[in-house]
Amino acid sequence: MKLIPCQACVAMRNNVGGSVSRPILTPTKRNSLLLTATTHQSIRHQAQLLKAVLKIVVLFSLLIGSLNVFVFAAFMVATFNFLTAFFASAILFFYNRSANLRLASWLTCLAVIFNVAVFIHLADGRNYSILWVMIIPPIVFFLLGKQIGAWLTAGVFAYSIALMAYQLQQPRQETQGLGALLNIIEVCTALWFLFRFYEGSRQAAYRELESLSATDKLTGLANRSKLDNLLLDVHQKRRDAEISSATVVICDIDHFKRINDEFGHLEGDRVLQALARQLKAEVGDQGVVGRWGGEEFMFIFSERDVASTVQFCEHLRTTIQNHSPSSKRALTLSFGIAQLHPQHSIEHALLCADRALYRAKQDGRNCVRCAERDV
Ligand SMILES: Nc1nc2c(ncn2[C@@H]2O[C@H](COP(=O)(O)OP(=O)(O)OP(=O)(O)O)[C@@H](O)[C@H]2O)c(=O)[nH]1
Repeated sequence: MKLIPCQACVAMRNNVGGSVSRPILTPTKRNSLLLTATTHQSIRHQAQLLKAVLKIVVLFSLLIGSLNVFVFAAFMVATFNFLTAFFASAILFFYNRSANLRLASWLTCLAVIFNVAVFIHLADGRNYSILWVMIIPPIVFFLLGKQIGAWLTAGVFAYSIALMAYQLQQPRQETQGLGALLNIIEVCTALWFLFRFYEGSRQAAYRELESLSATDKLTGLANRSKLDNLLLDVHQKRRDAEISSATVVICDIDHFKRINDEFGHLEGDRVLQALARQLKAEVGDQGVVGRWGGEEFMFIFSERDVASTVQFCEHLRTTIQNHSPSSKRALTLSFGIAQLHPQHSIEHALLCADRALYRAKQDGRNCVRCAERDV
């Protein structure tokens, strides 16, 4: 922490997002990290979908092919089904070898579209075969996205409507029977599998992103945006009198710059990670600890008054002093504590905690100070 005169400190603390320390990750850098993570995540999600679609195609083609051989003696359609299973397996193999997601997705969509188009053509309007076009939209939208999905789906639907219109000119075919029943069951089951898998993986991807956006990448602790939300929550609870006390602590490593200067930035990072583990273990489920920025950490406690927060910080201070997270240099911490008052804003509590921390630094560091109004 830089020893900044209080006026400057006030100016910098005008909003909740302000910080006295120079943050190592600028907002742009943090956003780009999140963006990279999002991109990796979305590629993984897409790859899982591709594999699931291909496995469903293989499974269904084999099943339907067997039915066509043993129940309907429709050998031509069955051969076509087995060829489809073979192509889908080949695409899966190709994707596992090349990891070319785009090409594998296109091949899969084209194979499915071709397969459905030929099948409804061969079935000649019988047995509700037209229902099979229903599996095209989920597959092409999932694998190729909104725009291409919309065009391909429109094309397939146009083809089906034209085929139906043509078939209406012909004498009507019998559509009731075991074949019709099986077609309905198979299409519904395929759609059930596709949507169920899609929704499951979408929710998992969403949860992963949510936790990613709330976690500090270096230390794995709650990040600043998560801390901001927690502060809002606790403050609201205090205002609604759901809890009787709440405190916030800003804790800063003393002379951290020296570790970076003497042992390098990587060692500095390792120390931050080791300290984060210690802080998390110490706070347990008594409160929340997060990385406020740079070498500053924040604790938020509900149902804990100033006196017991001081006690906790004193314990933490001596623990870190005696068991330094750095093997290369003894480390000490300075603490600033403030209450979260229902009548005052969160910004005010942060300003008070920051001023208390400033006094701790001025008083020689390695000590705990409370906001003056809370003493
Ligand atoms: N390695 C590493 N260093 C960081 C990170 N974030 C902030 N720092 C460093 O933390 C140091 C903070 O320095 P100062 O604000 O001068 O504070 P200090 O040296 O800890 O001294 P006092 O707070 O006054 O006791 C700077 O050298 C930053 O580069 C990080 O994520 N990794």
